[in-house]
Amino acid sequence: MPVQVVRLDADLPLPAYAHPGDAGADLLTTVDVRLEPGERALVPTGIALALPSGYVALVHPRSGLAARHGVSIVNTPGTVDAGYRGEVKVLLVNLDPREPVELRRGDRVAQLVLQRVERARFVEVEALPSSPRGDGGYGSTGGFAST
Ligand SMILES: O=c1ccn([C@H]2C[C@H](O)[C@@H](COP(=O)(O)OP(=O)(O)OP(=O)(O)O)O2)c(=O)[nH]1
Ligand SMILES: [Mg+2]
Repeated sequence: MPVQVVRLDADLPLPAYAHPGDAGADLLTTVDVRLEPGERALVPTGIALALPSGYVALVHPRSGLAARHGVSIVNTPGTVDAGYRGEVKVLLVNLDPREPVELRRGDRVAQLVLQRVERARFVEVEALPSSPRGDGGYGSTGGFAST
């Protein structure tokens, strides 16, 4: 599916899928970032999109950064609305309790997953139809073996 993209930073490449079949296209940071343990930063990616109506782009963390450095995204997954025309940004956080992390301009810091979305027409009712789960949640089916 074609998606119109403007490069706000002409020296950096467009988002790209690393392999055929990948769901996520990698997003780059346009700036150097140093995150102390527990610190967060809103990082620019140098792109703006015009998603087709009926789609959303979700900003997901990269598992490699998470596993190696404890870097995740505060609002994961970030929601890029179809009507948003501003720069896509990533709210990175360093969850490592001890080590700072340094990311360089051009590093792949997140991945963008496009999905089709439905919009609800919310219909108010007095009572909901029953279901096998009912209002059970938050561990109602049990937890780990020890709990
Ligand atoms: O990780 C993200 C999340 C959001 N956005 C942009 C696109 C999105 O369409 C807009 C608003 O995001 P969201 O709705 O999550 O934020 P909000 O706090 O509800 O702000 P608003 O009142 O502008 O909707 O910010 C990003 O670039 N990256
Ligand atoms: Mg919003």
